[in-house]
Amino acid sequence: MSDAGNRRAGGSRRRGPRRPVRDQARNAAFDVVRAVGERDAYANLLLPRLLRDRGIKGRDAALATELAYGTLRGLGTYDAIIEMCSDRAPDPDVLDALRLGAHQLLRMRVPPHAAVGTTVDLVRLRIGAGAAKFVNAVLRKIGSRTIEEWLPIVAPDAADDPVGHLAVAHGHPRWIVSAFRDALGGPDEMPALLEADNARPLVTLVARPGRSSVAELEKSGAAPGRYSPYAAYLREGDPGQIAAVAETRAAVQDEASQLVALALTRVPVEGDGEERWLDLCAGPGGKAGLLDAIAVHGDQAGIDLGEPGAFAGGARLLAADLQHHRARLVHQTTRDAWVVTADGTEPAWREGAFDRVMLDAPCTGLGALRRRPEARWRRDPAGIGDLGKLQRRLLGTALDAVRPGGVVAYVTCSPHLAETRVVVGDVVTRRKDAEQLDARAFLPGVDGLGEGPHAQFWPHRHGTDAMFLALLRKRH
Ligand SMILES: C[S@@+](CC[C@H](N)C(=O)[O-])C[C@H]1O[C@@H](n2cnc3c(N)ncnc32)[C@H](O)[C@@H]1O
Repeated sequence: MSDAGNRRAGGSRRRGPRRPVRDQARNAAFDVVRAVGERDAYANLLLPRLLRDRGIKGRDAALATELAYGTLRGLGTYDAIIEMCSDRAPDPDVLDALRLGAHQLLRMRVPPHAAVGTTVDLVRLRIGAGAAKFVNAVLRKIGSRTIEEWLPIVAPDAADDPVGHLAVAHGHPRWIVSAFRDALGGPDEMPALLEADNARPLVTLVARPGRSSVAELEKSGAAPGRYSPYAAYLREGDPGQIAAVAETRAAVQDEASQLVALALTRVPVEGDGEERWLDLCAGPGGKAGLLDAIAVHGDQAGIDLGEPGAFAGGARLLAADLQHHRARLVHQTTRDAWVVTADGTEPAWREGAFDRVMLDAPCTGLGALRRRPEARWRRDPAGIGDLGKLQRRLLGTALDAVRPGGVVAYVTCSPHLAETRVVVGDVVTRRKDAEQLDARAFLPGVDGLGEGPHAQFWPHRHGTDAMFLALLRKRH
């Protein structure tokens, strides 16, 4: 007899405890959060694989993604609330389940009974009955208040400790909040910046000139970008399914990343156009892919728009990276560039051999935290000193590589002053053969880049990564 038939037959069966339900999406999210904590896994690499292997699709896949990424972003805030609601420190697996439950209760529209019930079921199945009881009690306390009610309780007072307040309220480590505030020059825009840093970025494509066009990408459902003439926004769908992307005529690339490469090509440089370009730290090849296309085919949008300095084509790019596997990725994404595995601090090329040099320096990546939900908790301020030394050395060899009259772009995907203005300032002061240009002049139509001469992009102002650009001309 079916369960329903059994119930209709008079309920002679004794009612036992409800059997826990295995929820695919929540189990997948739990596994991802656990793997990040246990073995430093990358959520954005692990989750898609796990969804594919387990056949999780559609709404379940979207739920698993929001659960895993949202929980990882908000760890700092959730841990402070969990600590306040627990009488003991939970084991790591129990803590991860509590974080998942807290995210559903406080930041998703999951009804409280479902958020608590599904998390308790998950813990009962995956950890044990004792832990499930504990999780049930803690989650009920967490769910007794909204996030707006919790924040004044767990976060330091904004007047006494503004940085600590922002860190807890917006789920960022304190040192990163401090670094962002220093780079922004004040506190006013901090909530907007941190909110933007917590949002999933739009997928932005680049149509590599001479190889694809924004019009072609529009036919695949993308909309033209706001700033870069080669950008298109893809609101839904898998970019890998777009023919131009699969054929490396187009690619996924943040708009600021496109613009800093484009700016380097737009600085007027004397000569007959038969230029040599160098991308000193090219892997995995985002900027090299665009530079390679402009070098060969020209800045077609710039020429059409009559932009002064729009490059007409006829250059050749050498793309280098220290790591062989990253150089191979550059090779796969470029068509006409020479690609080498080389240490940029020990140049294998003549001094003054190039007209333009892109130095997209190794950095903390603080400007791209929205792309990797757990990244903010992994970064360590202790590494900035060593990175700074490497950045200065590489900027020195970039300046050596460019001929007098030529130009170097110094780029970081970080707004941290110790990696941006301080590095450039030190090198320009030490070297009498370099002068800084106003980078903003080569980013027409983009406001809010700061007071110059460098340009700083921001997620909340431009919808891009927080990328930094300085342009240096080698003196004659
Ligand atoms: C920020 S990434 C470059 C991103 C790349 N330009 C793009 O747009 O896809 C920095 C790169 O510098 C490389 N790198 C680190 N030290 C280097 C060195 N001494 N010489 C050359 N490349 C180096 C790293 O392997 C890494 O691929």
